[in-house]
Amino acid sequence: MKLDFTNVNLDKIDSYENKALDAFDTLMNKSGEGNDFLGWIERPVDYDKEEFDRIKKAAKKINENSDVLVSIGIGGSYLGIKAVDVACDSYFNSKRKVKLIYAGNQISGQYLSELLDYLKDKDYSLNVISKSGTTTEPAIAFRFLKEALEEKYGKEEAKERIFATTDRQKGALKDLADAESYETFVVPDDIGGRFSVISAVGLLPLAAAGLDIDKFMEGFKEGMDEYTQKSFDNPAIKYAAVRNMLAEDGKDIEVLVNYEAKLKYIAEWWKQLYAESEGKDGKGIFPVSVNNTTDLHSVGQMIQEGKRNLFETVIEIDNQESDLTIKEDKDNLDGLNYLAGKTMSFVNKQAMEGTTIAHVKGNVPNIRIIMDKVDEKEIAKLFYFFEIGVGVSGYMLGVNPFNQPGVEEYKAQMFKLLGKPGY
Ligand SMILES: O=P(O)(O)OC[C@H]1O[C@](O)(CO)[C@@H](O)[C@@H]1O
Repeated sequence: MKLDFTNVNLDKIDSYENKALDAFDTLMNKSGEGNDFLGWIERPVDYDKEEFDRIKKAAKKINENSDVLVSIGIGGSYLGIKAVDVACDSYFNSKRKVKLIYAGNQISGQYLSELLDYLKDKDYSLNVISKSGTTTEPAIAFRFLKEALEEKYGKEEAKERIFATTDRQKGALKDLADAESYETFVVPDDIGGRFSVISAVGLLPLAAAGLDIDKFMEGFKEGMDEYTQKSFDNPAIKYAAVRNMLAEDGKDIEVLVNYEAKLKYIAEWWKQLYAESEGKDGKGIFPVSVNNTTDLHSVGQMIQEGKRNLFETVIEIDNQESDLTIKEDKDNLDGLNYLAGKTMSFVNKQAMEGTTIAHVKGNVPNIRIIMDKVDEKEIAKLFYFFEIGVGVSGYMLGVNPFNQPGVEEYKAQMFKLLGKPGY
């Protein structure tokens, strides 16, 4: 993976070097706020191998008895899974035996009732994922799905089809799982939700869907080898420094851009990572995302000519799994013969280059992240890059990047309205 900058004025970047390297030290020496949530740093080499094997066995069992695995969770207990799932699947011709379907990531009664209907004639299992075990959205979804599963298979077989990923020892979900003797997997104490895709949170559903979790772990390991080097040439540190420099210059919205639709949920994962890590104490760069070229025909206007308070980070993919070459047409009524012999990925690349030139003309600084290809390994590496990046960036900003106290406020107000005891 490479990092590139266009129209980022790097004249002042040297003055951010020491601050970035100090923030990196704070992260790696575990001397900053939130240092009890840094288990993800060494996780690529320091993980429970026995649990890893158990994950593979559970995935095999799900493959033997299910066509669908309903992955129930929200935030960090949802987005990383969905990101890798979508990015690594075929758009139309999925070869997977087990389809991942998500629930508990919102509170739509229509969604859940339609899902319950859909599942009636499917063989399925449930993976309920909640670090706290008390999050309302997955708890409600699980209550309905558990009941439906028990009705379909009987209480005893249902127990064999429910997998709970939660805290090692406490919380409502842990208590329920113990009471019902579900197989449980652990969200480690020292890994926050938005960093947890490397744990059983991500590994079990991804393995069940047939993704290669060994390759996924290898990618994290490669990320660890590369992005934990103390050097201003370390792209993760450089990225953190450039973002902070741009933010201090009034560019406090970062737009993550992709040109491949299957990366959409990578951006959703990234948004949680950066928003929950940095958005506090009245600070932070607001993370948004666009999927191009689709969104060039909607918010492209705003990026080109709206308020000049944003910068872009573009994910470029060098190699595609499949492609098409545009053919000569004898009538050429659509006027596209000038593209004959060109591949669609070439056209897409020119769209990306042209957009960069246009946006740079419009004074939108442009960071480019160049990935070789999209697979389990490369995505894990990208995740690790962004995780180190956010740790360094958050400490540079002067916040604790590893808590999310603000999320409680909506919950408290909602509980009050719902009449939850104690609110
Ligand atoms: O896994 P849990 O505890 O249900 O939490 C889900 C998500 O909710 C939050 O705590 C707040 O949104 C996130 O940090 C977390 O990823």
